[in-house]
Amino acid sequence: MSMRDALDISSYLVIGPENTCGRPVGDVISAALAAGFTCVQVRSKVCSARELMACTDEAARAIERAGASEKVALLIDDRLDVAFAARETGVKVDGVHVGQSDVPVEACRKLLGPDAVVGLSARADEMLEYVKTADMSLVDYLGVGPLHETPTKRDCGLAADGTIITKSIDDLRELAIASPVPIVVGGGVKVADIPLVAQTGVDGFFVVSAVCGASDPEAAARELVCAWREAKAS
Ligand SMILES: Cc1ncc(COP(=O)(O)OP(=O)(O)O)c(N)n1
Ligand SMILES: Cc1ncsc1CCOP(=O)(O)O
Ligand SMILES: [Mg+2]
Repeated sequence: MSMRDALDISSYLVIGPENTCGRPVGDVISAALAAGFTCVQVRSKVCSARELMACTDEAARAIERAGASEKVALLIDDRLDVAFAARETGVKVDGVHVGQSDVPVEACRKLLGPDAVVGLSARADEMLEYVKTADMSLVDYLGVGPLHETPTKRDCGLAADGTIITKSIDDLRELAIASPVPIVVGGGVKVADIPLVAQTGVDGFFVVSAVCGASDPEAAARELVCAWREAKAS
């Protein structure tokens, strides 16, 4: 089974060296995987291409050590070139996550192949219209947010008038019904948000700070995963 078929975005870690309070990216990923996280995205706005390749290698090794290389997808944010180059050096990269100003999904699919995972995000204020009208045939999931304004991505939900448009629980419910592909929700997500988010029908949550910024990343990750599982089981 390809990673695309096995994709589980229910508990999704987004991580870069600038988020981990000086701790190795691989250690924080290991902690998240031990707690049950199901997907990892390497995202850095400060790394060079070579640094991002090294970080991706570190992430892949952590996933391999956890025995999760066939279950947990490893994606790279924005950088199709880095995903391709990392693969060329033998690193198991499963795909990319791109936004509306990044390389188009068509190019990602063409370069990485039919088994690659391609995630996409769209402008917060246009998301509902987007899921109803855009061609999603090459996309594996949609990243939606922010649930709350977040310092990790200050432009997320930024409207033309400078205000931040956040997603309400009702917005998420509407998106989950309208979307032809799975939806993962992020942006300021904390454990207290999980029960309501899970009940909207979306497929998962993604976090940076709630795990990468925690004093005990494994305990924080476990709380998030347990809250998601409990909410889905109820
Ligand atoms: C899972 C997930 N969802 C959304 C995003 C945001 O992607 P993008 O809009 O390209 O913004 P940047 O992350 O590049 O700042 C994401 N990375 N992951
Ligand atoms: C990558 C991304 N895309 C939308 S919000 C966000 C960052 C979420 O980070 P945090 O969980 O720290 O609020
Ligand atoms: Mg991007």
